[in-house]
Amino acid sequence: MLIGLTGTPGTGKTSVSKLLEKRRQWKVIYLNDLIKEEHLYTEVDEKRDSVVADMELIRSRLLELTDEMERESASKVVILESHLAHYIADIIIVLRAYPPELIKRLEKRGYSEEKVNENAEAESIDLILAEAFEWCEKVFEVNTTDRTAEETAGDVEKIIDHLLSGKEDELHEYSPGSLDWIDSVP
Ligand SMILES: Nc1ncnc2c1ncn2[C@@H]1O[C@H](COP(=O)(O)OP(=O)(O)O)[C@@H](O)[C@H]1O
Repeated sequence: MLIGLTGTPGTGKTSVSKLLEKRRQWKVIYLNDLIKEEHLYTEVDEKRDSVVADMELIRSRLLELTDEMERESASKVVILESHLAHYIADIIIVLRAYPPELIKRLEKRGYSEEKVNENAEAESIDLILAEAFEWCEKVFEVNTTDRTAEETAGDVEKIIDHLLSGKEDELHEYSPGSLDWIDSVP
């Protein structure tokens, strides 16, 4: 089962994925790293210090990779970790963080003021959640605000375990759309 873990940078996708790899030996594809390692991009955007992902190339590469990993993985769970994951996976978990808290996390990471504000603004207007609704069949939302990475990993683990055991209808607490942070960024 391929499950996407998406969210604005700084919401905790990497931290949670690493914890779940350790805790449950679930396979994780760190898509942003894969894109750079295997040149799955069309051009480099020097100004924004990023690359322009080639989604067609990524989709075909992931088909091979996820088949391989699902065969190898006893649990059959493969987590696709990236802020692009919702363009690929049909089942998506969107991590959220209250923008003022997200700003603190991104400042700690050394992001420029422009990049911090850009991401905080995207988070305040639910940008990734809206894209997830457009692209994905099943969308779950996890609020990471005022929680530890361990607690958030527990939330993600609970969602995946419920999906594996067919108890998706018991996941009301992760139904998307309850957060309204539109006024949280000046
Ligand atoms: N509830 C939480 N869930 C996940 N990360 C959290 C949480 N609270 C604080 N953090 C911190 O926020 C940062 C998230 O960074 P990272 O995992 O790289 O996010 P992303 O991969 O989404 O960019 C980490 O330093 C992590 O320790």
